Amino acid sequence: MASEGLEPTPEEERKRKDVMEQLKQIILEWVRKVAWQRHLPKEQISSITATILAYGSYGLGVYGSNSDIDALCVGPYFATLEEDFFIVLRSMLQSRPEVSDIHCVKSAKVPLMRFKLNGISVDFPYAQLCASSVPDDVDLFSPNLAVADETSWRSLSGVLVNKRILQLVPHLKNFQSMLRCIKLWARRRGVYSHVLGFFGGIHLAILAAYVCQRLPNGSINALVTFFFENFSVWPWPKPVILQGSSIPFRHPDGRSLMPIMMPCSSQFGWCNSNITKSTYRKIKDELQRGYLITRDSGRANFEWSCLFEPFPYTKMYASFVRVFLTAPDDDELGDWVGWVKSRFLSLLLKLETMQGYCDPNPTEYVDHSVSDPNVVFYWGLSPNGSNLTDIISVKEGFMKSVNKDLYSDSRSNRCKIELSIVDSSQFPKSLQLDSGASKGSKACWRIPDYNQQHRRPIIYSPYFPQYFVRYVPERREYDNAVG
Ligand SMILES: Nc1ncnc2c1ncn2[C@@H]1O[C@H](COP(=O)(O)OP(=O)(O)OP(=O)(O)O)[C@@H](O)[C@H]1O
Ligand SMILES: [Mg+2]
Ligand SMILES: [Mg+2]
Repeated sequence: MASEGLEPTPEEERKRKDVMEQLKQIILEWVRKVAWQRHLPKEQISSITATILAYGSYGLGVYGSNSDIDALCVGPYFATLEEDFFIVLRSMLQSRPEVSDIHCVKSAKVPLMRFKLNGISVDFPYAQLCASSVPDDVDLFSPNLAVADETSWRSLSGVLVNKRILQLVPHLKNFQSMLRCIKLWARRRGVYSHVLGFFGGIHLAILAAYVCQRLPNGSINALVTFFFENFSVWPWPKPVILQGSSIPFRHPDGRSLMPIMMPCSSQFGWCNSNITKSTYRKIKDELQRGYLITRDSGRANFEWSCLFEPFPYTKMYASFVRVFLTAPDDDELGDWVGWVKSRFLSLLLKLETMQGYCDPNPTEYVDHSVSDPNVVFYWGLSPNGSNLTDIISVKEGFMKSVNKDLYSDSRSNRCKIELSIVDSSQFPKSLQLDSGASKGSKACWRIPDYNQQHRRPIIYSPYFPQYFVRYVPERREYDNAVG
């Protein structure tokens, strides 16, 4: 775990604590300013507080050195989301030199601000309580908790679910270490990405907590081994439910291929998931592979490293869908990639219908032979699928869906998307190697760092790039040929 950099250094920990502390000061200043603007009595204003609560991987204590911070801002009845949070607080943040790259994501189910504070990426949603002040030790599980609206409930759910998971696991340190390992496995094997139909952090956290409950005294090795033993034969769609969860009124919707239950009140029910037929198959295959490897984990000379070997995409697939995105600067590229990714599921479903199978590699690559800031995706296609002509029609449909709701016309002029098919038989033979094998060649492809949140899988960088390096010119010609 140490050699993979899975645990943050004391310096990184301190940096994050400082960020939380600074944020706390900013929102105290903010809530008092809003109280003043609302003409609340002067003698009350100085005692009014709002608070921030960590959730996500930071709240669970499983963040890595490049992880973002997920922090919920909880404010009183007079501080609104639309005006006070997205306008007043945003402009306060904007005026501070330590804050950069602020984006407001207003239309999401959980609306939030995303920014960097001292270089660390922060996801910052808001929940409004029907209270005149919100103390740091606010009891979110209190039956008397009055929440302003449905959006605030949704925003609170991340914190509630996290707190409940932490209450339900028998041995916190083991749970954290084991979850770090499982997340590394999922990233390396290409099954960690909620938007692309794989697991998200919350799904893996609940699966890990389930295993910890079954083996309360298990070592980390035993827990990881049991994870694969258990979930490789799990009779999906039987739902995964933690012991001690409050059972929801609703059953899983029947469409969910791998239902995982939130361990909280029935209100939150089931973990959202985008798992499709293809991603279901890939996840099952990877769990099975994990089981076959780890069943020998008791042997003296057992090597854990093979569990975490990167998925060998070029060995596995005959051709790839290549999605190439460019923008004039890094900031706009971050937004552009986020926008296109929010449309990816429809592309995946179409490809799946036509090809039978598609494996959307979540890793984002950068083509350094292109001068504009860019991100490239390569999705594996099944060799038995339909021919390429059919896929070109998919391209047209996807372009329409990307351009349709584009919220700014000028953006479609500045930001570009290319979709093409790359046939792996056209890769130079010498480069058709297992992803870890060709060490030392010059890496022209690497993971982008336009947004710290996407920087996490930097661990992939030594592995994937090489066989695309010298392929660039051939691929261009090929792209032109297939349009
Ligand atoms: N599909 C989902 N359903 C329910 N809650 C979700 C979902 N996706 C995210 N969340 C909430 O948002 C939190 C933060 O999500 P995020 O994607 O940042 O994952 P994370 O657990 O922090 O892992 P990472 O280390 O990758 O950031 C989750 O812990 C969860 O509470
Ligand atoms: Mg996170
Ligand atoms: Mg986040």
